[in-house]
Amino acid sequence: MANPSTTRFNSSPWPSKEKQNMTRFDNETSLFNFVVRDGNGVKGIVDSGISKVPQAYIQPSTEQIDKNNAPKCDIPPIDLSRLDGPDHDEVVNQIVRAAETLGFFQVINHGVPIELLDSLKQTAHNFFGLPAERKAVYRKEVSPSPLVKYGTSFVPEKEKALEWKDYISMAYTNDDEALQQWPVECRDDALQYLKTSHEMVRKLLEALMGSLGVELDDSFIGKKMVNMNFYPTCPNPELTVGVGRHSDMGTLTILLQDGIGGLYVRVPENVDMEKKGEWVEIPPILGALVINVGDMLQIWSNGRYKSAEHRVRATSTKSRVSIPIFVSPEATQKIAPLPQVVEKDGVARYTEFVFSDYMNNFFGNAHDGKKSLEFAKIN
Ligand SMILES: O=C(O)CCC(=O)C(=O)O
Ligand SMILES: [Fe+2]
Repeated sequence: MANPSTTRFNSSPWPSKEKQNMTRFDNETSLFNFVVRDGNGVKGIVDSGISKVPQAYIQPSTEQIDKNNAPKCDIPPIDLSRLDGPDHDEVVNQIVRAAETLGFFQVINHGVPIELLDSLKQTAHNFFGLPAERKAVYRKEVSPSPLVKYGTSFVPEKEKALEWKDYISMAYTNDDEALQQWPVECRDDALQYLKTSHEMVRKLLEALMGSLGVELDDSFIGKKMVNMNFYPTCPNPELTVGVGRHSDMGTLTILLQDGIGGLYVRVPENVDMEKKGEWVEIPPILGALVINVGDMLQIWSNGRYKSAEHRVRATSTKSRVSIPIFVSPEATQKIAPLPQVVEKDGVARYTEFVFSDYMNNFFGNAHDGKKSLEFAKIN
C-alpha cells in the first residue's frame, strides 16, 4: 500500500537524484573526493546522472572551445610507405616542413596494423567501462606498479578548473615488466602498438634529425609511455575542455584518435602559413595516426621545429577515446640545443638542463599553453 504522506504530496520523501548530485558535485571538496580521491573519475559523475557540468569544470571563457568557428586542417596525410622508394626526399621534406610549421601532421601506411588500431579503441572503451574500483587500484597513491597510473584531469591539485578526461598511463621499461605490471585489460594491445610503431618513430626522427645535420641515436627515443584517454559524454562541452591548451613535453607524440573529432591545434604566429594564431581541428582520418612535435624536439632544434599547442573538446553525444604514445628522453639525460644547429644559428635559444627537472616543472603546473618551454628559454 502506498504511504499516505507521499501519495498526498505526490513526491518521494527523498531528494531527487539531481538534487543529491548538485549537493555532492557543487561542493568542491566532495567533488574532489568523489572524482579524484575515490577514483570515480569524470566517468563516475556522468554515470550518476547529471544535466549540467559541475562548477569545478567550468573553464574561464578564454579557454572554452567554440567548435563552430574552428576551420579544419586540410593538409593531406603523409604516406610513409613512399619513404622507401624514389620519393624518399619529397616525403622527408613534407615531414620537415610540417614540423617547422604546425608541428602536427597525420601519417598513413605507417606500419601499425589497422586491425590493431580498431582493437586499441575498443580496449580503451572496455577499460574505462570497468567499475570504478577496478580502475582505482591504479591511482598513483596506491598503484601496485610504478609504471602504471590511472587518473583524471591533468594535475587536479593545481588546477583552477578541472579537465573532462580520465586516463591510464603505462610506462615502458621492457616486455616482461609490461606484461607483468600493465593492466591485463590493456597490456597486449598497448604493447603491440608500441612495438609496431617503433620503426615509424625511427624513420620520422631520422628525417627530422637528418635535416638538422644530426645522426639519429637512441638518446632521442630514451623512454616511451602509452596512455589511454577517455572523454565521457559531456552535457555542456562548450563550458569545459577535455584537455586544456598545452604542448607535449617529450620528443614526439604518436596519437590514435577515434572518429569523433575535437582535437584542435593552434597555428603559430611566426610561421609561413595561413590562419596564423587560429585554432584548426585535426580531422579524424580512418587508419591514420597523428604525429606531433614535443618540447624537446623544439629545444634540440633550437626552435626550428615547433612543439604544437593543442587542446581537446568533449562532445555531448558520444564518449571519445585517444591513445597517445609519448616518446621522450631518459629522465637523467642532459638536454640543450644541438651543437650542430647552434653553430649554424650563431646563438643558443635554450639553456642546458636535466630532463627530470623539466618533467617536474611540467607536471607541477596546470596546463598553460606553451609556458612549459619558458623553463629553458633564454630571453
Ligand atoms: O585526445 C587527444 O586527441 C589529445 C590528447 C593529448 O593532447 C595528450 O594526451 O597529451
Ligand atoms: Fe597533448
